[in-house]
Amino acid sequence: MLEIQSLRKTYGGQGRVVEAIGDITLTVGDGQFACVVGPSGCGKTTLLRCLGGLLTPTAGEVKVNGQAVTGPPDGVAIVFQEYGRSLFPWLRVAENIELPLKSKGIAKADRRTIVAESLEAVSLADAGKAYPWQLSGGMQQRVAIARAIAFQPRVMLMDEPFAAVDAQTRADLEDLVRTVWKQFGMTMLFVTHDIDEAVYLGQRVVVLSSSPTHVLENLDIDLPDDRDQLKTRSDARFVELRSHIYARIQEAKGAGGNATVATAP
Ligand SMILES: Nc1ncnc2c1ncn2[C@@H]1O[C@H](COP(=O)(O)OP(=O)(O)OP(=O)(O)O)[C@@H](O)[C@H]1O
Repeated sequence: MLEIQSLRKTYGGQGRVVEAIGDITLTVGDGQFACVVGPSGCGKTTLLRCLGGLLTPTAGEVKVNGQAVTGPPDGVAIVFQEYGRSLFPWLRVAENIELPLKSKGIAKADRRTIVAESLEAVSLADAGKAYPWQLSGGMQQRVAIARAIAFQPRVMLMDEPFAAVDAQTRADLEDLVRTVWKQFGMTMLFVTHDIDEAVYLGQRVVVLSSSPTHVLENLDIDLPDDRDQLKTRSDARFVELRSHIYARIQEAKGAGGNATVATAP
């Protein structure tokens, strides 16, 4: 479960103060799949980094599974957009996945089993011995997802994870994420700039305003649970939801100010 209460985040330094998040209050229930969209620069990544304990809020509180976040919380895995930088190129795929398990103190035999199961879950059972750079971009992102699954997180945070892959691979990875979410029952927060992707994936879509950022809308995605790239995307309700969100974001952009709230002389 994710609980965000009156979160504010301001970046400062070098004469420029940026109010990245004005005031966000939001809850994502246990096992829910929520997507976050909003105008560029509205603070989506900042929000996710505050949840992941990688940034300290300026004000407000963030809780993961009932615990206030003061550093990287237990049971949380993060998948970033830059798969190329998140995998260690000198380690084989299986070793990349195994590394965080070692630091968790899991015994060698168990580590082997978990690595094999996670690779299986992302349809890369044969790739364990390869180096990341021998794989395509989409495969590398699947390895990053396998590493996150292996950690057996209760919460998965994903920051535009498919922004750098081609459209066909992206569709496959979207379906993979829905499959692993269902299989492992984790709470999912997925940040994307792609409205269609958000509606396709989520049970809810949280629309953020432009700066000073707050929640503009927390929309229930009342589409059938079984999503299908062709059927779901051509469903009249899908089209209605995406148009609605698009209009809200356009509105937000129109009303939006500048994120910079103060500039020192
Ligand atoms: N380390 C930083 N120092 C100063 N300002 C920052 C820093 N990181 C982000 N910002 C600013 O905070 C605001 C929000 O940035 P953030 O990356 O969270 O937005 P975003 O919604 O994820 O953007 P995008 O959709 O373009 O990926 C932007 O104005 C950005 O320039």
